[in-house]
Amino acid sequence: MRPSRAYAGRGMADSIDKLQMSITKRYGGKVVLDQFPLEIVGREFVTFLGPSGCGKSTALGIIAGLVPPSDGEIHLNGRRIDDVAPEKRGFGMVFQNYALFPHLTVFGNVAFGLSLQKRPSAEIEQRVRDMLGLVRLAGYEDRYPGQLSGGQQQRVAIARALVLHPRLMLFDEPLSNLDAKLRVEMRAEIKQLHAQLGLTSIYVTHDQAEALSLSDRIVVLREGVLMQVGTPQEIHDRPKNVFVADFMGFRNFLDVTLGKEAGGMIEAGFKGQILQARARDSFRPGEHAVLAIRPEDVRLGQSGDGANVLRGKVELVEYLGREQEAEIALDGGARLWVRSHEKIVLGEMLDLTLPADKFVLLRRE
Ligand SMILES: Nc1ncnc2c1ncn2[C@@H]1O[C@H](COP(=O)(O)OP(=O)(O)OP(=O)(O)O)[C@@H](O)[C@H]1O
Repeated sequence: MRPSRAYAGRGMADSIDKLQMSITKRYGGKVVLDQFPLEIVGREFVTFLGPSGCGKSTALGIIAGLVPPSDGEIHLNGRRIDDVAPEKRGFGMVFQNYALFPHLTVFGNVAFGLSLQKRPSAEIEQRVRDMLGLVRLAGYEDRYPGQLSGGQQQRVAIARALVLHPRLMLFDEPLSNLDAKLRVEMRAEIKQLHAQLGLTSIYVTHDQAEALSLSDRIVVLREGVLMQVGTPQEIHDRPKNVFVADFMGFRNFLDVTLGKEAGGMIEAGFKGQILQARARDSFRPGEHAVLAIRPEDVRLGQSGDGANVLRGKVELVEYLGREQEAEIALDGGARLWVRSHEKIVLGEMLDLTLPADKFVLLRRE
């Protein structure tokens, strides 16, 4: 891909080769990041994903140099940087609340860092205008932040960071204050800028759809502990534990006792029935485990050879537009969520098929 004009003369962004770290953060006696390990290579888009309070903003703040780590080190291209001042790290940062200077125009906000660097005014003029063109704000130079929508303010904040050719871009929930439609549009713009400018980006979010759509790799955190690192597809299809599965939209968790294994399949006893699931290494017969399955993977009716069929009564129907999601009270007492394009009627009895290859076999926690 050709470098954008906004980066003309410098080629692509001064991207990093590798960022490595292992950091611990304590507030008082409380550990909020526990030896959080991470390795990022140049041009990667990595997302920190997790619920509120899991430590993702703290991790980003430590990388930025805004929060001192309690223990551990950060290395950039083999050089230690956790003792380097934030402004000397050459990172760009975009925050949830935009953090623009209200008394400066759009031009003034984007030009601010270049002015501090005492770049020649003709260069500043050119770089700011090119960058505003890139974030689709050409013509807004003389407006003040208070005269812009939230989405436009966030574009200014992104331009302000990018104009300095950051080695690493850090995004802290940048779309959280925007409405749903704008979030989807802006996440596409961020992804495009990342690719177009050859950036290396770390992005913090609690929104799994955002993480899936943006990332090369997703880092899932829970209470300061790393739960799983993987590509969006790995995290979505093969969560490693109940926490990640739950966070990624698996809504059904069946407590089972594993039985015998044959031909790559393992038997799973559930409420007096035997289900079949794809076997996984390190699970043994007799072990208590969890079978997770997404509502959209549960099928209405009996299909195939009649295996893995559960029966129950529709207790609740949620209308989702094209589909419905229904909660089914199973004969054995458990509950199951199913999502379907077909009409589901409250109170009716249904057979549900749980395809063996859609189960994810997990340890009970
Ligand atoms: N300055 C501070 N002093 C004490 N505790 C703090 C401080 N900053 C953060 N914490 C605690 O550290 C933990 C992690 O906070 P952090 O803001 O990193 O989480 P987060 O995952 O980014 O959450 P959110 O999405 O709500 O911002 C939380 O329990 C929080 O209360």
